[in-house]
Amino acid sequence: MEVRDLTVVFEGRGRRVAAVDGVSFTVPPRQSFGLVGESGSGKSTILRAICGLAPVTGGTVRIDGEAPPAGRLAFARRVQMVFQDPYGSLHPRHTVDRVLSEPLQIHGFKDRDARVSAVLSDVGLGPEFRFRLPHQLSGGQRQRVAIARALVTEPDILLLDEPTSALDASIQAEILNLLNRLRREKGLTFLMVSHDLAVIDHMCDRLLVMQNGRMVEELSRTSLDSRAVSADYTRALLVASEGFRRGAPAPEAVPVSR
Ligand SMILES: Nc1ncnc2c1ncn2[C@@H]1O[C@H](COP(=O)(O)OP(=O)(O)OP(=O)(O)O)[C@@H](O)[C@H]1O
Repeated sequence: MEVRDLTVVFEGRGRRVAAVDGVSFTVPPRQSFGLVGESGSGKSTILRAICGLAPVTGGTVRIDGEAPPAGRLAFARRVQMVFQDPYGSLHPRHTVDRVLSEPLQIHGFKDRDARVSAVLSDVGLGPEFRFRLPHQLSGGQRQRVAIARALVTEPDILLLDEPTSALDASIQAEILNLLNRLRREKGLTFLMVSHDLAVIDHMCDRLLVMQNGRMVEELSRTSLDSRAVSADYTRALLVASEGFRRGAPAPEAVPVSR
């Protein structure tokens, strides 16, 4: 996935917000790339622009060298998104079976029954979950269903928008480990948003630090672990990211520059 000079501007009611301002990065196949930064830095808007939920005001998004096609159905099968809130992202009156069968129907898959069983098993849910409604599931189980919904059409790329931040800490680790296992087993490419450097460190090979819609710096996980960062803002994020305990001693706190 290649994102070049991506700009997203929201306009309305006399306001103009440059939510994303000239952002570029490349994610090679089967790698995991993180977008990190404080609230409002434009992370979610990048994911939304890639899958057509936010307007691309400038720049390009290319997958395997091609721009997303106008019809988007084939693109939508290959690039799936998992949202932050497993409570809001599932229809309250749709069973798990319906949630997982509908994308298969839309994309013309034939052996729907077998695919629904297989994907439930992939995300660690037994057949007893198949005809439950969302309110009959825990938060972690709901997020497993949301991940199954993203996987059921066999995409190559998952766009993960804070997939564990609405969950309890113990469940967060379970879901992150599940995602890592699925990426390995299915050869998936991840683009993952988090405000938490510890999560990005656990999940991603490389990361882009964002502030106010702009790129601050791109780093490898190794540079992050050894605190080989060049921007003051990244150092401030390291200090602010509680639970980030790996690597060298925490760098000196610096104010977040704006
Ligand atoms: N549909 C929209 N209309 C107008 N402004 C928007 C819209 N979506 C996002 N914004 C603005 O764009 C900026 C970036 O928002 P975005 O949600 O991408 O940030 P974020 O880094 O993902 O934050 P968070 O971690 O809180 O989700 C914010 O100033 C936000 O208010």
